[in-house]
Amino acid sequence: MMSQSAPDAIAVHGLSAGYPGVLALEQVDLTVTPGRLCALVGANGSGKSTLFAALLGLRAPAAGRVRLFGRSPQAARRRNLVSYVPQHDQVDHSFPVTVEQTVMMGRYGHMGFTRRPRTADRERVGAALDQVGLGGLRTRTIGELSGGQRRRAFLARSIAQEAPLMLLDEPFAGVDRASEELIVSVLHQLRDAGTTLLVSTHHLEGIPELAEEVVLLHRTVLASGPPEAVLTEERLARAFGTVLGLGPQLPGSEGQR
Ligand SMILES: Nc1ncnc2c1ncn2[C@@H]1O[C@H](COP(=O)(O)OP(=O)(O)OP(=O)(O)O)[C@@H](O)[C@H]1O
Repeated sequence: MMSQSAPDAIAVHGLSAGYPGVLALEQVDLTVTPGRLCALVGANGSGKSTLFAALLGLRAPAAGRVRLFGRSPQAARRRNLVSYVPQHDQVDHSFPVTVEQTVMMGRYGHMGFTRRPRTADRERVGAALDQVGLGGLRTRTIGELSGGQRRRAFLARSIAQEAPLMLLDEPFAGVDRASEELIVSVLHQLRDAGTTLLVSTHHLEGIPELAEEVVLLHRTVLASGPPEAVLTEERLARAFGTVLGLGPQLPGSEGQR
């Protein structure tokens, strides 16, 4: 925000957005500077997925403005500035597409209209699969993976896309501890290589280890900043609508819609 020459990776001002009869987001202000890993936290229905949709230009603002690297979401997507790992993948798991083919989809924006992979595309896909620990499963079909492996495959697809901003909706939902540790370490590697990441999560205990910044969402931004400043009992009580200790599971932590 300070510098004219280096725009924020994410700059959201006064954003309101929703659905007929539902104002899911109201007056949201959010900035993420390039190279940061920011966690997005909020109860079920607090507007996280709607915010991702607005950032991707898939849901038009009722009010306010969204800019990614100084550009509209549509322009940012056209220029491959942003990739997205959805909470629920839309792939038909009975369709016999392999892990490698799925990850190759992340390269489509680099290939031109023929969509014919070149050596560089194959190398990027192989490296992304190795990075998420799926190098040995590249010829399996997506339907033959476990839920946690499948989430890693979709992370690899996003890595292969090589966009400077990655949005991840609940990457830890339904994954075991080992997969979570692997995903955290991959996200740190991406951040250390200069990628900006916005990661929604219900796993509050993991946030200090995951991210240097956290945004607490409850239709609007309740607080943002370093985890230890944001994740106070009082603020969490406001965000989650209850008084809670930081137990292993929190109300609304099942990741269901
Ligand atoms: N397609 C839709 N039509 C109408 N209302 C919707 C739609 N999608 C979401 N909503 C409503 O918008 C609000 C925000 O939902 P959203 O999915 O953005 O929350 P979320 O924080 O992602 O929740 P979760 O943690 O459960 O994924 C909720 O009140 C929800 O019921």
